[in-house]
Parts: sequence; C-alpha cells; structure tokens
Amino acid sequence: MDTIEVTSAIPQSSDPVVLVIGKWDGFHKGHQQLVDKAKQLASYEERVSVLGFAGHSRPGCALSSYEDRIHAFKSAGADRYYHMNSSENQTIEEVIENSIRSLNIKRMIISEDFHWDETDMKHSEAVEEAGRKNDVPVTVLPSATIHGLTIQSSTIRTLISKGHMEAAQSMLGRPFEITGIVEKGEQLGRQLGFPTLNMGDIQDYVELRPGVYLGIVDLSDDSSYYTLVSAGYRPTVNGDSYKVEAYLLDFSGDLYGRQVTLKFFRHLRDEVNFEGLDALVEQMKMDELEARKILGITDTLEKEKSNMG
Ligand SMILES: Cc1cc2nc3c(=O)[nH]c(=O)nc-3n(C[C@H](O)[C@H](O)[C@H](O)COP(=O)(O)O)c2cc1C
Ligand SMILES: Nc1ncnc2c1ncn2[C@@H]1O[C@H](COP(=O)(O)OP(=O)(O)O)[C@@H](O)[C@H]1O
Repeated sequence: MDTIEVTSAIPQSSDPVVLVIGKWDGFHKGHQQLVDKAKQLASYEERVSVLGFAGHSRPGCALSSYEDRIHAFKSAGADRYYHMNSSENQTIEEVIENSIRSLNIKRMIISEDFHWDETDMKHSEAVEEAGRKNDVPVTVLPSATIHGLTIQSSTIRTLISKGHMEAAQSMLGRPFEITGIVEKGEQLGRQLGFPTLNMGDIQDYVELRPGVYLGIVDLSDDSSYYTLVSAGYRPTVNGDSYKVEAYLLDFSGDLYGRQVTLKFFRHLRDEVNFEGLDALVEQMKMDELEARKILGITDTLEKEKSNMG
C-alpha cells in the first residue's frame, strides 16, 4: 500500500480510484465496512484509495496513532492512503472539489454519520452534493451498530476512559491497543518483585480509566505475553503524571528501548492509594492470582517444569 502525505494539494493522478473518505480514528468496525464496500464496488482496474485527515482529534485523545492507521488500512486491503496534513481550515466541500480535480475518482464512499467538524451537520450530504455536481456517484453507508448503538470513535473513546474494555473491543472488532517504546522509570518495580515496563511515546492515545487491566503484550520479536497493566497516576508512590506500565507474567529479560504493543482485555479494578508499599505488593499478588485464574494459567509453569524434570 502507498501512503501519500498531502501538505497542500493532492498530487494529480489518472489512476481510476474508488475513494473512501473518513476520519478513521481507531479503525473500528464501521471503518472496516467502508473499506470492504469499496473493495466490493471497485472494478478490476480501479484502486481503493483512502482519504484521511490529520489534526481532527484533540491531542491525547486518539484511539490510534498515524502508524496504527497505516497498518489498519494495509490489513484491510486498501491500495493507497492520502493523509491530508493541513485541512483544518478548509470546508469539506473544498476538500472534495480539490480531490475530484486531482484524482480520477470513479466513486466516493462515506458513512452517513461522517462529521467534518464539531457541528451536528450531516457532512455526508455535502459529499453527495459535490458528487452530483461533478457526476461522481457517491455511496453513503448507514452507520454500523451494535446492540442498537452507533459505532463511533467518540463512543469508543468514552468507553475506554470509563474502563469498559469489552464494549470497546466489540466496537473496534479487536482489543484496544497502544504501541510505544519501553522507557526507564524509577526502577522500583523490580524491588517490589513486580518489574513493570513503562510505555513511552504514548501521549497521543486516549487515557484509560485509572486502574489495573488484564491484557497481552506483543514484543517486537513476535512473541507475546499475558500481562497485568497499571494505567494511572500511582498515588501510592506519589506519582505525578499518567503512566501505563505492564508486568508481564512468566517473563524475564531486558526490554528497554524495544517497541511493544499492549492490548487491553479487561479492567480488573480501580487504582488505589495504599498506605504503604507492603499493602500495594499484597494487592499486586492478589491481582496476579486473579489474572492467572481468568487466563487458566494458574499451574501451567509448574506442569511444564515437572514435565521437563
Ligand atoms: C498489577 C499492578 C497493580 C498496581 N496497582 C497500583 C495501585 O493500585 N495504586 C498505585 O498507586 N500504583 C499501582 N501500581 C503501580 C506501582 O505503583 C508501580 O508499578 C511501582 O511504583 C513501580 O514503578 P516503576 O515501574 O516506575 O519502578 C500497580 C502496578 C501493577 C503492576
Ligand atoms: N516480567 C517483566 N515485566 C516487565 N518488565 C520486565 C519483566 N522482567 C524484566 N523486565 C525488565 O525490567 C524493566 C522494568 O523494571 P522496573 O524495576 O519496573 O524498572 P522501570 O521503573 O525502569 O520500568 C522492564 O523495562 C524490562 O526491561
């Protein structure tokens, strides 16, 4: 898949394309349906191109990074991604007119609940109108729903900020995940018997409800480990900022500087301000027991050891 960074005008291209338009934060099930529809409607010679925009979600509130998006489009089978870097001061009408001038668009696809800005306007109608004026057919897909609820990035952000990870997962079609680089912390974790990798470079992602989560960590060498995650402010150790840390079960090794992806399955409990480190450690041990019970790995290691012996 090609990625084209658009700083001013979209570069001219005569390739026939089906253009899918969206904001794409999180690439949830509704987004997947849009790209699937484009693939279904594109004829053999037409390419599926995705148009997306930077700067439309508030910093620190995103479900996905730029790299996550590219990865999602690639997996979904898109041929090209146009990433518009400076569209904030344009109207959706201008964006569409410019795209039609630069590209050989055979069809446009958009969700009925596409919102260009914070207003309640149905901007899919503006895209339909631009299509009519320029003889480009427009397919407007009804919003995807679950349990009667519209699947929207803003709803998923709210679910995550309240710790409803299973509901978020049902809308995303996969667990919520963040990718970052392991950075150094105060190195207290190992003294407590619970080393925790600290996720760096995650400032763009939405903050989770402060608490302890069950998840999985994918390491950059393709191995994965179940993990307990602490996301929050660590009041017990007078933490001063939001941090995401992961204690990998049954793992030892040096992960500093490595890129890792953390997938969140379930919120286990809220963050507590313990009176001291002993109480924190006691609770961490209980968290680990609970995690092992949920995962069914209470005695896996013991069994493996006895098999080897
Ligand atoms: C399973 C688990 C549960 C945790 N629960 C809490 C908590 O309830 N309250 C809190 O202040 N910190 C909690 N933490 C964060 C610890 O305070 C933090 O991991 C510890 O200070 C070590 O930090 P370091 O990795 O920077 O050395 C938890 C961490 C883990 C791994
Ligand atoms: N089971 C494990 N889970 C997480 N990190 C581990 C584990 N075993 C070893 N480590 C290593 O230890 C580091 C975390 O130890 P910790 O004492 O909490 O230091 P820091 O405060 O710098 O994160 C991780 O970054 C990783 O390199």
